Amino acid sequence: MSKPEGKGREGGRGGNSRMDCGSQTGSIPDSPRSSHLAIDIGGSLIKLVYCSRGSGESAADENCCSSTESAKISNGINFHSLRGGRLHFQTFETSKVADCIEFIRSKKTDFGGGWHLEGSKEKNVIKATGGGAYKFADLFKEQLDIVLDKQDEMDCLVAGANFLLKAVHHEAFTYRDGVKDFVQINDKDLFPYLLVNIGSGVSMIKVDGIGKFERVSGTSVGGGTFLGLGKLLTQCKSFDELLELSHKGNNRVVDMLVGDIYGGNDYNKIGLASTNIASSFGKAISEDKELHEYQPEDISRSLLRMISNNIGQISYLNALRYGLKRIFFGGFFICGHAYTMDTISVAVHYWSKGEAEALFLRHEGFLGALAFAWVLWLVALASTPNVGVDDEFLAGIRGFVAGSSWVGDQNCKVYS
Ligand SMILES: Nc1ncnc2c1ncn2[C@@H]1O[C@H](COP(=O)(O)OP(=O)(O)OP(=O)(O)O)[C@@H](O)[C@H]1O
Ligand SMILES: CC(C)(CO)[C@@H](O)C(=O)NCCC(=O)O
Repeated sequence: MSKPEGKGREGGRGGNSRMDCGSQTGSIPDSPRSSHLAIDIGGSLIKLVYCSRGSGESAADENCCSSTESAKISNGINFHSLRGGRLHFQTFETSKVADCIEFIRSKKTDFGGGWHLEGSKEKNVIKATGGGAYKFADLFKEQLDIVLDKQDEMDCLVAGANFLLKAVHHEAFTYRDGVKDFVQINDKDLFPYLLVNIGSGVSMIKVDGIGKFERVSGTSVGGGTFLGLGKLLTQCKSFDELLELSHKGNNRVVDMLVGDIYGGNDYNKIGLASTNIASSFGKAISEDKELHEYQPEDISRSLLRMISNNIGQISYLNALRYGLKRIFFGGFFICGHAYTMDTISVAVHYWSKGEAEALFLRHEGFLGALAFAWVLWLVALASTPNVGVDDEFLAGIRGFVAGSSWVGDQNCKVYS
């Protein structure tokens, strides 16, 4: 496996800081006028991506994107110059679908009209992906009179990843020891790659080209496991609380190390240092300590490490199995969290003996919803002709545009 090319370094945030995900979860902000909306309803989170008619340049007063994140997006694909159009990101917990419905209702009211699928007579249709597009179809119809136009989840994940990797400057980065290194992928040399989406569960997808992919593996031990098991074991109430707790923890209090088994020694013959984890949570089998003496912060840290490490290992094995030189990690489980990314990176590095590197995506959690943003990128292309693109990709975008949904005054619309 080769090292990624064209790196640019950004001062990383050390320790356990959580980088800006560029979104808000839960709270319902004031809504700018929305003109294009797409939704990804997963097992844990609902992701909304929408385009609005921004009036000013600053996004700080807008919902969803922080000013920094919005500026970064605009650096990449000039969304701010899209004839006043602006791309927004918003998340809700899936268990609070009612909040999401309220948010969409507020936008619908803004327009006093509704949504319609371009090229069809059908009214009030929005593109939707994820399992919730099926689960909540009736609810959306009853509450909002909206028909969810269901799109396959894997199709959308891949389309979103391709869109980001082809169109957005500095989308992918490596992360080691608190340092984030941006990797500019050569547009002509993107495929094939392994896409690992860490949501509630984990999907591993071999991507061979635009619209060409195969889901080669997956694991049910993912973000939902971290949150669910974490809640059970620590009494934490939320993902943020659990992550915060993990910052203070020490996994070695809970994990059984090689040194614990080998009397403090390395097991050199098979390349294991005394500090390597021999068995995650293995210390808890000992009767030297009462179970209630194990601290929630150590449990949270150990759980996060176990799950991240396991995903990194399985991902690398799949990359090896299919001879893929790049592994991109997405999904909201990562959430720009330093320890999570470090653990995944170390796992990929360790199991590949330094041959492979984990790559992360800046818009990690929005791959599915961003599949629908291709059309916005088409607009960007009009104003930024130097963005790398090939004919096949453009053809894909045009195909997508033909079936895109729009709302409002068509501010973002660029085709007739
Ligand atoms: N605020 C949050 N609330 C709940 N989970 C969060 C939050 N932030 C990050 N997460 C993590 O992100 C995971 C969900 O990620 P994501 O939204 O990518 O998946 P999903 O689409 O809900 O799941 P799936 O694709 O498996 O249906 C959660 O399981 C949790 O580990
Ligand atoms: C079921 C999905 C695809 C829903 O997003 C996801 O949660 C997942 O990939 N779970 C892992 C399932 C498995 O491959 O064992």
